[in-house]
Amino acid sequence: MAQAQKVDSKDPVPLSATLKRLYPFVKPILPRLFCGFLCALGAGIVALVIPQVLAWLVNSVLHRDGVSSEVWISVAIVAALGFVEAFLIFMRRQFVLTPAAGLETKMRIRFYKHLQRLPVAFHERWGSGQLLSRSMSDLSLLRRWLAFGAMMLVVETVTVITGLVLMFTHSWILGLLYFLGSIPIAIKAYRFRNEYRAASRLSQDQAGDLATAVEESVHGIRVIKAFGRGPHIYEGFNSQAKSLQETEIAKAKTLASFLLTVVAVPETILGLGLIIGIAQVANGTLSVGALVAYFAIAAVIAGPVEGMGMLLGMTLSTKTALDRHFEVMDATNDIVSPEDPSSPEHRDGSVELHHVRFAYPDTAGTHRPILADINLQIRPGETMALVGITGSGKSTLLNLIPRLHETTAGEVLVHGQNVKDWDLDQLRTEIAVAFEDTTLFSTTIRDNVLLGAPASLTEDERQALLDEALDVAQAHFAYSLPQGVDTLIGEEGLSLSGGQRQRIALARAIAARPSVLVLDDPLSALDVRTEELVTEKLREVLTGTTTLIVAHRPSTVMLADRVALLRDGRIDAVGSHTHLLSTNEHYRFVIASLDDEELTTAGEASR
Ligand SMILES: Nc1ncnc2c1ncn2[C@@H]1O[C@H](COP(=O)(O)OP(=O)(O)OP(=O)(O)O)[C@@H](O)[C@H]1O
Repeated sequence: MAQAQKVDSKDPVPLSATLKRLYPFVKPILPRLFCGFLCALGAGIVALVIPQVLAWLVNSVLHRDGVSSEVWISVAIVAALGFVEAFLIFMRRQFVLTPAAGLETKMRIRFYKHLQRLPVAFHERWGSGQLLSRSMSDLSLLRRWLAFGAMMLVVETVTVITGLVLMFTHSWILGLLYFLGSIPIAIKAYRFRNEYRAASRLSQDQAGDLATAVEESVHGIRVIKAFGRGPHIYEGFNSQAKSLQETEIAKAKTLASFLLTVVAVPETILGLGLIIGIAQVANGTLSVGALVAYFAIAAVIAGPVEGMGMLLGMTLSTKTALDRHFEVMDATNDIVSPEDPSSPEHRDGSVELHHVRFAYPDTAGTHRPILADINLQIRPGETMALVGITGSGKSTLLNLIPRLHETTAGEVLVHGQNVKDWDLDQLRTEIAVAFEDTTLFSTTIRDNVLLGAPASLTEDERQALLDEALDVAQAHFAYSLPQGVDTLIGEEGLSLSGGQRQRIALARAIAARPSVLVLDDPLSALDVRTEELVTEKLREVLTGTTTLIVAHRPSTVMLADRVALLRDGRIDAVGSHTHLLSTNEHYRFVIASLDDEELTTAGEASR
């Protein structure tokens, strides 16, 4: 999982490289952004013209006791300019808001699609909060920067430069004085950039970790409450939240120190300018109007100068957000369809594993592979139980069949064809899986069960399939829920009991009408009577469907035609339950431990 770590102040990705990657997304909306930019620039220029009118008012009208009509005309011009400025600001928003929001949505959808494509191994490494914050807050920041930050940074830079030029036209000494003030600001800005970027990266990563913590504690609320671990979890959250707070404060301090320079230097220069300007007016080298205009310009550009500091901060945070976004987008998926996928010659329903080896990516090279050399043939239409001690790699082996993980070596064949040669979507349509930890979606029972149902079915066929799957899985309880099978089952199906969730997940696997069914201990949460009923029904539907079923209970083993015993990363023996019982000591040991587990579970349940 990606954890927030202190970041080197030297940026590994230059701003230009990040902007280059953003360019293809921005390109289609550039004309509208440009129009918005022109409006913003126009508003900035109009704001600068107002001091010119003031100078003219002081020099030409008030100075020579101008008639009141001229005063009124000047006032009308200032008011009209104010109106034009407001209108241009309004137009800027009109031009940029919609395309920026559109770009945010487009990038978010692309990000989501990419997450769906990334392999299970990626999701096992990354915290959900990190992905959540990258898809939500990071992209919102980008929208705000595009719609406001980026163009205002340019506009305010242009406004400040234009203001400086105008100052020079009124008095070159005062203009030069103001210009010299930009030197310490530039030096400070250089240092600020590195410090702020590092703090910004750390705070965005920490916010992602915090989101993961919230997600995990909400998800695991039952466990936390049951174990009375609320205060402990709270402590952990508290310390994470405090770390984020400290980073935010450090970030704000860095910005505040930069803004101090950005505000204090021009103000000091203005004080000096006042002394020099008054002296110039006294000796007649500067008009009163020019001095008024100088101060009015300084007042107008004081906002943009300060704003540039804030906008620089916003730009750096957005760059960090983009880097975080592209980090995920750069993650590659090596479990993909081949360029030229082939379909198997006969869909005979066989599943074979030849010399299959597998080690989890993070342990590869340093640990013994979980699966060392698996050889297994499951005949067409056969139900095979997979048995082994806990942690022996049964679930891992199942994941290799629909290519949720990739074999490190060896081959897995479905219908006689290597799974790597299949079109991935087609392969996963052929195979349905029910996992040990059932995952349901916060939608209706109907949608959950029919998740993998063939899309070509009519409404009546879908209903018939739903009824059949619920019947096989003994999930008739669904009909007596308030809205029957159209009842919303709450986030992750937590409004259902463990056994009910498991039956819905089993019904979902059955409704996918697969030719290969992979079941990871699908009956573990059922009581003995329900398991018996499900087993009976499963026997009927499993005829003709090749099934590999992980068994943790002797009753599940009874479902199978043959049993494969997994031991030390190899298939130790294959045969009927009775044959293995009489010939294999390790099998007797495993079955005895399964019996113990069952007795313990039954004992716990009856207590
Ligand atoms: N994502 C993973 N990354 C690294 N190691 C893993 C991962 N998932 C499982 N393992 C390890 O692989 C081994 C086999 O796990 P697996 O879940 O396949 O066993 P299992 O036989 O299904 O166990 P159980 O009967 O308890 O369900 C275990 O030692 C486990 O710690």
